[in-house]
Amino acid sequence: MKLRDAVAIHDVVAGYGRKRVLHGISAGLPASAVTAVVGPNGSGKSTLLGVLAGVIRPARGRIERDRRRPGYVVQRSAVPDALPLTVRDAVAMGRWALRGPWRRLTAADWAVVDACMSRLGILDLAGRQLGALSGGQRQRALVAQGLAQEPGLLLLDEPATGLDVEAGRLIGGVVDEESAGGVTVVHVTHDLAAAMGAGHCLLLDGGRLVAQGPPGEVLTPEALREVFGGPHPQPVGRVTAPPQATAITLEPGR
Ligand SMILES: Nc1ncnc2c1ncn2[C@@H]1O[C@H](COP(=O)(O)OP(=O)(O)OP(=O)(O)O)[C@@H](O)[C@H]1O
Repeated sequence: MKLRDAVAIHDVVAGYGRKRVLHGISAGLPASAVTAVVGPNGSGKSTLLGVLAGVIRPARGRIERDRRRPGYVVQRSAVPDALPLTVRDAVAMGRWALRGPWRRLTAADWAVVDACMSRLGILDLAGRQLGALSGGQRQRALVAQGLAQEPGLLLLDEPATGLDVEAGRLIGGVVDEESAGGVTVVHVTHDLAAAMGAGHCLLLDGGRLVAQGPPGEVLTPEALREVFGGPHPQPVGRVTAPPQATAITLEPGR
């Protein structure tokens, strides 16, 4: 592992049962930076995140990282509607992950929970049932849960997909604050502008790593054409891009 990498992925082959999805991925994730993981639907981004989180065991290869449990924010569609939890309880689960399920949370833990809800703008929803929230509100609660764990490695699976512009900005700001505070963040996204604003980028296609490096070098028009096909990814909606970024997003359905 290079000194500057917080995580090294060594020749990882992984999938579901007999189905292989990742076919020998090797990559490094720089410490205290945001790595954007980009690729078409079904290219294996969520599977790679699951391997990094330790919930999918590779059939071959290994992940080199510290032993602390990463914060893992799944896509909101992966959370059952009927889960009988308030928003505050859901966010507090991030503290249980840190403390262990049988320890009582302290006043300091609850202060972290409230601070995380406040950062995501959901303090006023604290007593509501998670399943009764809108998709965007629920997504914010899941991100707050990941933050409450105060992880060294934060894994986010499309945290801003389907959010309005303001909520998307809020989550983008939180991601940047976390990495500025020393957290290594891995961010699966279909938003090319967000990916261009990351410090590092992995481009996947068909379960293989096509390229890795600075986003400006990885997400070239040629590479995007090659991976996504068609003439060029089409602009969808309005996005605010960093000055050097290409102001385009990919349609989630592509
Ligand atoms: N639980 C599962 N069981 C079996 N196959 C799965 C499972 N989850 C994903 N797959 C398959 O693995 C492949 C990669 O899926 P994955 O979700 O990792 O892709 P992705 O790049 O994150 O896609 P998307 O952009 O649509 O979220 C797909 O063919 C998918 O159908």
